[in-house]
Amino acid sequence: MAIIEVDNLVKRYGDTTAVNGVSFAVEEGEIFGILGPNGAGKTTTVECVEGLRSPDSGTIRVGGLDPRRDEDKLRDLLGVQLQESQLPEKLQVGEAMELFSSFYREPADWRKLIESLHLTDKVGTQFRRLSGGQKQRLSIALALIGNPKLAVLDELTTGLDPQARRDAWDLIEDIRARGVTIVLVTHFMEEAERLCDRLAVIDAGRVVAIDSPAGLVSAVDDRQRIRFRPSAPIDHALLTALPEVTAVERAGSQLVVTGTGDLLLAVTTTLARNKVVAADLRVEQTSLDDAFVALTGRKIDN
Ligand SMILES: Nc1ncnc2c1ncn2[C@@H]1O[C@H](COP(=O)(O)OP(=O)(O)OP(=O)(O)O)[C@@H](O)[C@H]1O
Repeated sequence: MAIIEVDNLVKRYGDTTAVNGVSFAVEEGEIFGILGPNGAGKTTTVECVEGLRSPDSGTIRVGGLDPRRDEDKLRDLLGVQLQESQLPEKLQVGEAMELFSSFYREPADWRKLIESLHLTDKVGTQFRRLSGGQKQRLSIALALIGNPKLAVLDELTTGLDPQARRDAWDLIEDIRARGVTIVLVTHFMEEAERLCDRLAVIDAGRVVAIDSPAGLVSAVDDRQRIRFRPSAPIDHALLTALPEVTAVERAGSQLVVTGTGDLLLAVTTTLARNKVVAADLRVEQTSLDDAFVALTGRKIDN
């Protein structure tokens, strides 16, 4: 069942059309990614879903509610991660948790939440003294304090070092395991590929594709590339004659063979028959990066 339904959403700021007819549905229990370059309209879209902005046109339903009209009820359903600048510098972790608990009718046990986010020893620490990763974990704790069914996490891992980013990914998987549906706004391919069940690729205010990461990749291109150093010269025609092979190119001492299907088996069998050994052999699959370039015509700039 869809917990979020966005239909033909349009949002303008003056002359800028930030969101230009976006539609998607998020199913209960999934991690749904919104992936796109800077300025694509991701934040504006989720701010409309959160009821923080009024759409110019289109409809949004979150758990059957209209986010602008049913703001109070929405608060019980939806956990929103705060931006860093929204917390007072001198507020302590424990104080922030108390304060945010008071906003909800049935808050979660914040001490348990803090413990599961490895922040128990920071309860008496002021916000300004936390590391980047700790600040992010606190903002997640605050998003979960109302026991939401749905959490929106916007650019959660931007600015984190690689280890802290990986920790945040584990955390997101834990949250999902508790049954919380997650909308994850990101411009990191690796993050989208690793975490999201499905994702909407947004570019210039429009959805250009919605699918699983693997589905996006295979819809764009099911080609594979094999790279290796042949132990002896091989007639390229032997390889191009194979139905699996679409191209053979030389790159220095290496051969790069492109093709589809059981490419690896076909190529290695032919090489073996001709007594050629393939050294340093690597199979390169199309990545989500490649799919993104094919969909939007450019690379995402991280
Ligand atoms: N409050 C605002 N007033 C005017 N223009 C805005 C405002 N917020 C966003 N925009 C513009 O709307 C477009 C979409 O911005 P938005 O922040 O939704 O994109 P985004 O995909 O979230 O980008 P980023 O990854 O950089 O946060 C951009 O051109 C941006 O400059």
